[in-house]
Amino acid sequence: MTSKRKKSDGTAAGGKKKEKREENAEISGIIQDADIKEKVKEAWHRRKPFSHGGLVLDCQPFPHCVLNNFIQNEGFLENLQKELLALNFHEKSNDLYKFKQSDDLKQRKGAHIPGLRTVIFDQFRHWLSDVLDTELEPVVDVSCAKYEYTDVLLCHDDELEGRRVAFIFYLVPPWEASDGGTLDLYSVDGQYHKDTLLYSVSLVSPITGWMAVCLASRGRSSRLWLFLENCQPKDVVKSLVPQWNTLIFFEVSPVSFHQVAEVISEDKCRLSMSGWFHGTPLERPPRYVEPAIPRNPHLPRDEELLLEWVNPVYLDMAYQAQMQEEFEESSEILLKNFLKEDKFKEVNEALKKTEIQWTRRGPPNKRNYERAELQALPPCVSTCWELLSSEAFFLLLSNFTGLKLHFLAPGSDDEEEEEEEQDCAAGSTRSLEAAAPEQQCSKRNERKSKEPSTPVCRGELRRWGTGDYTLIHDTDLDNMEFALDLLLYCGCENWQSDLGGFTSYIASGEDEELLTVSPEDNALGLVYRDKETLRFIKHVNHRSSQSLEDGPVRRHFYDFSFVYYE
Ligand SMILES: O=C(O)CCC(=O)C(=O)O
Ligand SMILES: [Fe+2]
Repeated sequence: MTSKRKKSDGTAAGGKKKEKREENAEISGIIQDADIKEKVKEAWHRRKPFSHGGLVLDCQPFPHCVLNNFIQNEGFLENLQKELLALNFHEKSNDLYKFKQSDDLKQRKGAHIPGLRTVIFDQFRHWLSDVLDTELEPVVDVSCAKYEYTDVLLCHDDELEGRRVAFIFYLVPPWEASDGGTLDLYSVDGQYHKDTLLYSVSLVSPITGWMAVCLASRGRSSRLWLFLENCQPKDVVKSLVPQWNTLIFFEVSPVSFHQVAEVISEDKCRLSMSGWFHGTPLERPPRYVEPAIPRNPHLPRDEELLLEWVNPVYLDMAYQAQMQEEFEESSEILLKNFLKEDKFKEVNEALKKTEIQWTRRGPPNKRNYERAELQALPPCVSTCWELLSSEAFFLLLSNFTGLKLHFLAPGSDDEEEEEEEQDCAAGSTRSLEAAAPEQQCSKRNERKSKEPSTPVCRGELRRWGTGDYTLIHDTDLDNMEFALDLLLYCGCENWQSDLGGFTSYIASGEDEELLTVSPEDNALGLVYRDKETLRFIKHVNHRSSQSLEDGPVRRHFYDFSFVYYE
């Protein structure tokens, strides 16, 4: 400590100028106790619970440990908190999260940040390395996060390049579960069991169940994996309330699914320093790929249905030609007041009826929303569904977009191809594409060379309320091809984008937003996308269920979400 003290002229004892005097943090006595370390180690390897003083180890749903009073000197912590709050924070927002993150803390100077870094990545890392009986590299991987009202980090497993153990150190005011912001741990489908050598998921589902046995050698130990299910997250089975001066750590593994629940408190700030210890990662089973969603050709319904349901403005041929031109330019169009007013009202009312059976769709690392069971829809909702699936509608969409969604639609004759080639030469765009124009043209050529196929669609009627979302994931084959997305919204009175629920289109591998479609009553959105363009629906936050004068309300909006393929 003395060697780090500055002289009164602001020069460090060694004569080197320092910005600020570095202070040492003293780690909890429990971590310094060799006897307890042995007990924790034994419990960890046997996957048994253990607790002593402020240390609680639990292995359900996956191994994690809570260490209260991690730092002994209180004065240090208050100053650390001040130092952290004075950092530059950046608003981070994408499909998975919304929170504020500091600049990188790896090299950060200051009086207290380096002190905590040293404790975590030196003293504590050695302790942890002994407990887990594995080498943890001295790589420093840490940042500071601030979660405030409506901030959230949705379900994920933390698996990334060499991460072995995740840790979070909390500097929060007195916190209750009702403030939100809990660290929630998920169970997985099937039971996960591991002793020193074995991963075993022991439930077999007759449909999705499968088995793989993998013998892998890793250093001294060999591991046997036996997994009979898909290792997908299921339910939150444990919620840890953040507490001042508490460090939580858990093993990063194929089943370490967790989330930071949305912060509900309007005035508290959930401040934390978090990061990872790196080491040889645990082997992971092949990623689970969901079965493809069935697609269907159009239903044999003629234009009677269009005349009955669609705002006549959109049936005017001259107007359709104009729309098509616009669509070919931008690959997207929003058609307001799409349904006839009386039809829209009827559907809007019917959707709020309880007779519709809504089923929640997961898994939570991919999506969380409700979908209507089609068997018991009110008649007008059912007819609206038929409209969007009808032959006449496929042809209408062809007219709106220039896509060949019906055999009567132009698109594959020589003239069209010639035109397309000219377009390619001129570099014009026809789909909402993330790729460069040259690549877009080669993709189009790729499509043209395919056999003519029957246009198909798939659809869902969805209900969106507080806590709902979809996430982008790398096994989402259904969203990685040329397709026309349709969204028709209901029940969105006064819905604003700060509630979430909007559809965001992004270029694969980037956070940059290409387009946002916001819920708006009776608006029909059409977007043509390519395989590099991904979409998600932003987490619907707690603002959507704020109390009104006459009591709390849980608001919902609805959408018919269809995807059409040429
Ligand atoms: O802050 C927490 O409790 C967890 C943070 C987390 O999961 C992460 O940053 O990956
Ligand atoms: Fe995480």
